[in-house]
Amino acid sequence: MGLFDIFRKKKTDNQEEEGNQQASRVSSESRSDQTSDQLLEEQHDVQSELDKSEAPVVKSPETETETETETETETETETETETETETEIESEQQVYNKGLEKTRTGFAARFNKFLANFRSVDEDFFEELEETLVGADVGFDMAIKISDELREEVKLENAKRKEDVRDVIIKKMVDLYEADGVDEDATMHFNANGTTVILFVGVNGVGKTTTIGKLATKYRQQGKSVLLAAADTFRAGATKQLQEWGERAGVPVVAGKEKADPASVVFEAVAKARDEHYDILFVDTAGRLQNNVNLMQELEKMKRIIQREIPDAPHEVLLVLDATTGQNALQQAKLFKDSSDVTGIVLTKMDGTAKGGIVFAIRSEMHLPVKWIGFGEKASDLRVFKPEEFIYSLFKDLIE
Ligand SMILES: Nc1nc2c(ncn2[C@@H]2O[C@H](COP(=O)(O)OP(=O)(O)OP(=O)(O)O)[C@@H](O)[C@H]2O)c(=O)[nH]1
Repeated sequence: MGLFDIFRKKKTDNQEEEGNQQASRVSSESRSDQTSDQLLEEQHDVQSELDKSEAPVVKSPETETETETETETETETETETETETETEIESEQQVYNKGLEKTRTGFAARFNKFLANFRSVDEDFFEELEETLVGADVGFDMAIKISDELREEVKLENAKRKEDVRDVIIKKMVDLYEADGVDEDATMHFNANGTTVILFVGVNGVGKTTTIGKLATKYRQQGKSVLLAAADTFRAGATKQLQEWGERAGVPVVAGKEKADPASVVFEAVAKARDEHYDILFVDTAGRLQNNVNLMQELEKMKRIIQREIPDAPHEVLLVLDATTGQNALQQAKLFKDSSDVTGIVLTKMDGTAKGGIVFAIRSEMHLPVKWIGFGEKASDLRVFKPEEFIYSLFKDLIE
């Protein structure tokens, strides 16, 4: 099943479920005005409707703790699921829906504005479409690719209604996104015979230290032994920030003095991790400016030191990007990809941006897998990136 078909299925399932819930609500609201005979009759009707859907209503543990507004809770928590796995997916979907609220609203607003001007599929149409897509941060390349492919699209030529135009565009976006990602490996790589070393790179303030804190908490909770290296000796306070996360997560931190050579901290940490058989070592690096050659060389030096102690390390070089910076993030990705063998992306602060289209741009222009996505500042706000949940959350209000 393609990504767009999965989207459609999720959409249909949720609509059916909302319909059933409305039926239940109508039933309970009108109850007081009815005779017991009428009540029995109606309960029977509602029950037959529910029976048709076959699946039992299951509440996952996570869904019960999540409350936004009363309406959202009602529509999202009481979900029909067939298996336990689907329950998990559903609750993950809720996290995505909440985290991507700003992005979804922003996307919908742009699209609706574009569609409001729709008269016919002509040159102006394609120009406006490209502007809309670039404005939503999907990246210039992706915008042109979508527009070019749509020129060939017979379905679009025949489309008369705004809704048909919208559906064809979104399907094309999802199809291209899926096609660009066929060879992508978004899994985390671990060392089968010893310590896994994961290096975090990225410019100032993107969320490297916070992400390490969140991941340390996550892996610690899974029973792994974790060590942190505070190799960001550049920013005053970075070590302290990492130590606070370390304390909260219950994991030790190797730190040097302020302005110490980051390489010496890395050396000490790798040796300790290897000798004391830690499962994972996370290395926090300074928020370096991407055009500062010396800082890039410093990163290279760190990698050499790590490799001297553990030859196939680092097992991951995760580039942390702040989603709120849009196309700037893409520029950073290009520079870091060229100079530091990035293996994956952590996209932070998705909760704070209306331009989540950056996910499309990263895949289409960088061919780097997004491995984690940040929806907030708490440890539990870092999630494994799931394209299906992402796509659904982004477009769920746009397609009927
Ligand atoms: N809303 C939100 N805030 C985040 C997220 N991730 C990180 N932050 C916040 O972003 C700010 C910067 O995060 P840091 O972890 O200090 O960034 P850094 O990359 O380590 O910064 P330097 O040490 O200067 O290089 C902090 O206030 C974090 O709480 C996220 O997913 N959502």
